[in-house]
Amino acid sequence: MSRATNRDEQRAEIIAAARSLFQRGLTHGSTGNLSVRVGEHLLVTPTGSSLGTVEADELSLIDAAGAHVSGPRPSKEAFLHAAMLRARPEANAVVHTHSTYAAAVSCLDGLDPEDALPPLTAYFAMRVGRLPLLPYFAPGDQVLEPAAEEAARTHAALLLSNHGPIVAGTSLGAALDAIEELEETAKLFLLLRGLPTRPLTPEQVRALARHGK
Ligand SMILES: O=C(CO)COP(=O)(O)O
Ligand SMILES: [Zn+2]
Repeated sequence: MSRATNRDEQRAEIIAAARSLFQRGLTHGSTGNLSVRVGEHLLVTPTGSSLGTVEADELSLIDAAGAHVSGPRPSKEAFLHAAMLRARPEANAVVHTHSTYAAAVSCLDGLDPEDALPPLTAYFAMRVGRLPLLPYFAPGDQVLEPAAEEAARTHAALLLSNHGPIVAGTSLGAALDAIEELEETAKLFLLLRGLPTRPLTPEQVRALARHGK
């Protein structure tokens, strides 16, 4: 497959994912951003765009360090996408949303910064795993870069305080799957607040990993 065709397909894949997230209310307004690895570069949604209307020829190209290469000005979170992909060589895509329930959890006081959500269900343990909470910085503040890169070495999903989740996956489909699981688990967590709850035990979580789930 020629490089041009490949990039066309990846552009189409980003737009399909963007529409899917927007149409289902998983991100709103001009929030959220997506990226896919293309060789040494990343295709990323442009800053200020709505995932409901951004078009394939409006995507930006950045390098592995997060520097703008071509196209419109990239997402202000492009540096986070680049940091996650540097930290996770097996990953090929990153998704960031302001999905309501995950954003709500990111505003709670007293969360465990090493694990913001308990493993309530097997699918959360399988698709997301441990979820570190990163400290609050204004959107686009690159001060977050070293902490994000460090946390991403051992975690595919991060929760940005008072903001929302960012998730890397081996494919865009896998990253979407994981961020949707994260959102649903955040919803369960809030539904269950104040009720006696029994998350999976560490042994149950280990057994899922042992069976490659
Ligand atoms: O989610 C966002 C900021 O955190 C949206 O920013 P961009 O429009 O620059 O992608
Ligand atoms: Zn954001």
